[in-house]
Amino acid sequence: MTQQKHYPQHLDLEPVMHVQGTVRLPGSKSISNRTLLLAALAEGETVIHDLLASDDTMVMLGALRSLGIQWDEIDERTTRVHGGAGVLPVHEADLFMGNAGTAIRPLTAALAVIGGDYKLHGVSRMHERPIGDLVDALNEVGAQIDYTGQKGYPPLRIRRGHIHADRLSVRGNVSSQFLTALLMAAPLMAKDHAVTIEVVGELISKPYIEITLNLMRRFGVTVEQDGWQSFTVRPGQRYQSPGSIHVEGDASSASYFLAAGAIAGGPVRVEGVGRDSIQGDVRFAEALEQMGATITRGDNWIEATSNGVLKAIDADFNHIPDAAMTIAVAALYADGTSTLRNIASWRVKETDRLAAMATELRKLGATVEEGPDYIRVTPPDEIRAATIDTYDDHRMAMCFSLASLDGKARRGNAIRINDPKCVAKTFPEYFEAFAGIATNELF
Ligand SMILES: O=C(O)C1=C[C@@H](OP(=O)(O)O)[C@@H](O)[C@H](O)C1
Ligand SMILES: C=C(OP(=O)(O)O)C(=O)O
Repeated sequence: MTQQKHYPQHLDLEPVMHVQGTVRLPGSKSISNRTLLLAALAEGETVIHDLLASDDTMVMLGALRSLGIQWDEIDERTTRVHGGAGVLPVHEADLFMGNAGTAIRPLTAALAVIGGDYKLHGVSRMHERPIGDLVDALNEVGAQIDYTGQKGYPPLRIRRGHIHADRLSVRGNVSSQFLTALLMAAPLMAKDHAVTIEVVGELISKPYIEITLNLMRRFGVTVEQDGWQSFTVRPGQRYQSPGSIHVEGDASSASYFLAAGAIAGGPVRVEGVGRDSIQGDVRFAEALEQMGATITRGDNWIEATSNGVLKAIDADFNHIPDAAMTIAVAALYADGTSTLRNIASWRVKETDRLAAMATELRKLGATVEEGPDYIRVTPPDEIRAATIDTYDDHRMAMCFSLASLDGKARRGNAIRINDPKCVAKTFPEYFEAFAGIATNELF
């Protein structure tokens, strides 16, 4: 599926004076992994068009195969999943989850509810990413999930429990993926009674819940929603294959190209997401508009053009935590200090993104204030040559490529991106696509 790419240990990006062009986006990670799991749980065969081919989808596909779910590639852009109708043929498995939150969290809930003997583990960072709120919610209704390492974190051992759930409650302030996981597993618990999931306290990253509800609906299950507090699945609903389903382009991946267009000329157009998108991260384009860029949108594309220097921004980015990283780097090109607020979840993602972002922006000459849940960036007069560490975080590698733009870095001052292969988590071809919009040679 993903071809093994041979990346160098680092990439040197020479200053790029102008960007222009069109980028066809890879499939959305969030939609791909939800679709794969729903297709596996559904009755019937699902043909998936434009599934993302990356590390995160490989771990989901690998896990499904280990669980006895059959899938095959019809061609390079088409994958067919033979649904198990709520049954997983293999009852004992050891599953490697890499660093994919969209794989381990939904699978934990589904496996705990279906029952069996499963081990779930990942890369070392995965073992530092919290999962306790989800495990607590499931164990409270009779699941049997144990920690085999540190309490509250993977690795996990899931054994067959005795689940009886008409009400579950889950905290939503660390990750929305816990609620997503319970929602997707809820129809498996709602065989002869309704299941209500209550969110305790604040819920972050809300637009991702909308993606979950939208895809569940396409697989035949409707969820009754009472604001963001409570979600009910009525009994007797089963996942049914929609036949075929198309995966939109990834709106978070779109952010790098749109920001490039907003910083360094443009127009840069991304194809695969537009007005009709179900992904919250399309709202990244609104933040660029606030910063003064011109944005135009079609049903399935978005385009960004620069209007000179960007305006500084001060905004709440809780609804688009992933794309917000791109704003932090775009802030290098703004006319003053920008503040990104309400992004505490950055600390528990691929790395501590608040700390990593502050450290790397400072290397470029920016003045940065790192708060518990915010970051404040004052741009330098001139971007310094620097070697950027990426912390095995695809988004650190992708968003720091923008520091090579617009001649704000002196000619000859290369931006070195260490360990560029980490982009394979969601966008293995990222640097080729970035080179494709640069009007001078990149590397
Ligand atoms: O559900 C999803 O597809 C995602 C939810 C978000 O995580 P949090 O809910 O942990 O913020 C986001 O950062 C992640 O990349 C994908
Ligand atoms: C937070 C991210 O990933 P995950 O799905 O592993 O949570 C991300 O892609 O930025």
